[in-house]
Amino acid sequence: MRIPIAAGNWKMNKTVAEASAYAEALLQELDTPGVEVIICPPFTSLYALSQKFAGSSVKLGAQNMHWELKGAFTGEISGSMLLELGCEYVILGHSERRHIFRETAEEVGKKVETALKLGLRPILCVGETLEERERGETEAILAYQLEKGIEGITTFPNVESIVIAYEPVWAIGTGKAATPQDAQEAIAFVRGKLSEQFGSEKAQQIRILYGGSVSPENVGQFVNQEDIDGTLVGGASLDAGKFLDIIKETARISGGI
Ligand SMILES: O=C(CO)COP(=O)(O)O
Repeated sequence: MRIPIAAGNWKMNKTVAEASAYAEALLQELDTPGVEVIICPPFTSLYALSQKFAGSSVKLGAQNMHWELKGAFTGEISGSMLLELGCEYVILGHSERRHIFRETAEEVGKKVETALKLGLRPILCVGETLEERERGETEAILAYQLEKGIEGITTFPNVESIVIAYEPVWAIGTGKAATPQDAQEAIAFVRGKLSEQFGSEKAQQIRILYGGSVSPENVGQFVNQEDIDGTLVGGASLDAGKFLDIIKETARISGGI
C-alpha cells in the first residue's frame, strides 16, 4: 500500500518568522493520519521548522543539495547538513533548477545517488516543457530525465524510498494544471520505466506525485487516479489553510489509508 503524500514546496518564500507562524497554524489543525505531510521550506527555515515539527507527523524536506559531501563549493549545502537539520526528504531536479540554474540530468543523477546513500529520500522531479509536449516528446523527455536521475542507484537496496514527482513545466505556477487523465498517463509511463529498472515489485512501492497548479479544488481528481500517489504543491502550499484543505481532500479521496 502506497501512503499518499501532500508535499509543499515553498520555493524562495517565507522568512523564519513567517515559517514558524505557518507551522503553528498547520499543527493546530492537522489531523489526517492517512497522509504523509512534507514541508520543503528554504534552507534558512529548516532548523526552526525541525524544532516546530518535532514530535509531530510532519516531515521536513529541502529543495536542493550538492552531490559532494563537503569541500570548496561556495553557496552550496550538503546532504549530511540537511540530515543534521532534521530533513528526511530533498527535492532534486526541480524544473526551476534545471531551466533557470541550468542543472543537467547527469548532475541531478549524482545528487540522487548521494542523497540515497546518506539515507535522505529524494523527491526526483521530471517533466516536459510545452514545446516538448507539442512536439510529441513527452515520453522521451520523461524517460531521459528518469534514466539519468536513477542511473546511480539501480543496485541500491533502498530504491523504494525514492519519490518521483511528475511536474509538467507548463503547468507550474500557471494556474493551468494538467488534466487528471494526462497526468495519470505520464505517471503510469514513469511507473513502467521504474518497473523496467527495478522490477515490478519495487516499482509498485515507489510513490509518484503530480505537481503543477494543484489547488484544494483540483487535488481530489489527481489523487483519485490509479498511479498518482499525492501531490507536490507550490503556490497553494504557502497558505496554511489552503494546504490543510489539500491534505484533508487527499485523505478523503484516498480513504484515509
Ligand atoms: O513547482 C511546483 C511544485 O514543486 C508547482 O508549483 P505550483 O503549485 O505553484 O504550480
